[in-house]
Amino acid sequence: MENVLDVKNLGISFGGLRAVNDFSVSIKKEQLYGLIGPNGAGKTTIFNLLTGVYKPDSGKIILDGTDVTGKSTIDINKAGIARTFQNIRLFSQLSVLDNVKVGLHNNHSYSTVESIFRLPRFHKVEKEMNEIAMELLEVFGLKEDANVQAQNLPYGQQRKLEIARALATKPKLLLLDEPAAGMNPNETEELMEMIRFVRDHFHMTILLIEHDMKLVSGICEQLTVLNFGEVLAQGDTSTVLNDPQVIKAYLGE
Ligand SMILES: Nc1ncnc2c1ncn2[C@@H]1O[C@H](COP(=O)(O)OP(=O)(O)OP(=O)(O)O)[C@@H](O)[C@H]1O
Repeated sequence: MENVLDVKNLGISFGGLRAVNDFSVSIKKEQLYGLIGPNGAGKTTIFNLLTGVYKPDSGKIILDGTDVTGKSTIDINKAGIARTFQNIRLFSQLSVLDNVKVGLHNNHSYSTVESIFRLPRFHKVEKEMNEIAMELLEVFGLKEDANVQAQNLPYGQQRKLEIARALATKPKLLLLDEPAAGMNPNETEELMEMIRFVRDHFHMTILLIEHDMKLVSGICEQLTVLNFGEVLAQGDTSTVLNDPQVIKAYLGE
């Protein structure tokens, strides 16, 4: 099966610190892939490199056969990478529905003139966007909350909304940065089911950063362990988690 993501020898330094060095990974279509490692290992920096927030000083990022290395965040999102953040970033004052519609604007457009004069195309596109957004909210159990301000949703629901908004951009690859952060065990359990569902229902390829080992071992098929910006181990989740080097360096045993 073809790879959705091929990263080759990626690297970046901040001043004297080599935050990511010689990082390579290949992720197949519809794979659930985990990126783990101690605090400061470089995980979020890799997400920032993949999404164009940082430009790598070495290496290549190939998305579905297209080289996106060095492209802007907007172009990379358009090319098909969407993400969620470690600290939830929603438009807190906007409704749940409008948060998803912000994501949809990537694929649906009308001109400023069409919007100012409320021309027929504006109404058509708005109607389509409402329908698609409501469908996504239904999938995530958020339909009843469509008109609630995002900031008034419970924490677990806000995390779901962030994922729904990312999916609205119709990505080829979804990056989740510590999706279980701040969740209780029940919420984490529900999240695991939801991530599996997103993969199956949307045929999505997912790369996630996570510290919760129950989630990692429960849903990730492949893993990369980072340590001091470098790959310590890579492969099947069970093989990697039983690797003595990983146990020593990361799991602290
Ligand atoms: N913009 C930046 N400027 C300088 N140093 C940075 C920058 N971004 C990240 N770093 C450094 O790069 C290293 C890797 O940080 P990163 O946030 O990627 O780690 P992480 O594995 O995501 O950690 P955590 O699990 O705590 O989120 C750290 O030493 C961090 O201080």
